[in-house]
Amino acid sequence: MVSDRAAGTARQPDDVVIDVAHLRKRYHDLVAVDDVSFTVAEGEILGIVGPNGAGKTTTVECLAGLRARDGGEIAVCGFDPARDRDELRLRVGMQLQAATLPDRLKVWEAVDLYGSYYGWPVDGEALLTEVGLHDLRGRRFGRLSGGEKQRLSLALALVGAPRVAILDELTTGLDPQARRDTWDLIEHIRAAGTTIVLVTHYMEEAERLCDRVAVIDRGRLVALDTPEGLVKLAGDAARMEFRPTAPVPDDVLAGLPGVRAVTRDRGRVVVTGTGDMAVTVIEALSARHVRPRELRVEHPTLDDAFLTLTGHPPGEPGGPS
Ligand SMILES: Nc1ncnc2c1ncn2[C@@H]1O[C@H](COP(=O)(O)OP(=O)(O)OP(=O)(O)O)[C@@H](O)[C@H]1O
Repeated sequence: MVSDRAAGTARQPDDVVIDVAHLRKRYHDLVAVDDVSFTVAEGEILGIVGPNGAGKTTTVECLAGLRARDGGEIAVCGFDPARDRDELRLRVGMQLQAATLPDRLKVWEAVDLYGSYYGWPVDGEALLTEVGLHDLRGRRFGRLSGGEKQRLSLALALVGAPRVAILDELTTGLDPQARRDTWDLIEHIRAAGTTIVLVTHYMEEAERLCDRVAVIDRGRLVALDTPEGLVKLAGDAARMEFRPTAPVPDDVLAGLPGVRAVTRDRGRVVVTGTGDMAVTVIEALSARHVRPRELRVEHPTLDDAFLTLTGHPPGEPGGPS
């Protein structure tokens, strides 16, 4: 679709809010983003994942008009971020990875100040309640915790009632409960109609929140699919492990549909295979009056897909070549 547009031949469907075609960005000799193309539909949450230094932040900064690109086309709400900065600013809220404000600025003052940049800001008090900062409205920025600063940066991204919110590592450094609270908030923002681009290092977050996930590695888009679609790329092998309550010959299990291999590991039986093989194995054991103790069944996850696609486990550095 994007390449058609780049060639100037096709009309975009009305629900495409972000259209990136062949984006390229260099920092001197380093190609940080190399021929990246994707679209984001109205109301969608698109995740961007990739190893450290892969080009994720550079990509979203180009979308938000914070960085000039060296090549390719970008349209956000029909505007070119490099040319139509004022139009972009009114429609796109960007939460920055390491937002800093003057230490003495109070929470409500920051929201008020940012709101004053827009013609139709949202109600600041309601926004502070939504992000869970209302009780801290009089606290100075310098006295906020890391998580509170993140929530304030989210409020500032949303104060202009943007059509598109770009969130760059919003939940990095938060404790698990604060992260889950932030996920609820992001779902709430999307339910209100905002299109979201979410850069994250957490595969669980991408799996839970995103309609589609773009995997960027060394500046290039290596995959773009639903979380389920990406997981399939990692293969469909499931693995189960258990301690049988009575001996079971390997060939009883090896002959079952979907089972690929049966091995032993310190008294435990390890079965790998596809599809519903776990159910089949449990039924076969039950027919022999054997129970699988300490049963564990594992399916491929987005972490496995990330590893397959980039060669790194999530959270490890990659970077441009
Ligand atoms: N202003 C800059 N000048 C020079 N090089 C830069 C600049 N900003 C980023 N880079 C380099 O460009 C590459 C891509 O950086 P970018 O921040 O876009 O990656 P990222 O995927 O967001 O990484 P991370 O997950 O660590 O935030 C990295 O090698 C980085 O060192």
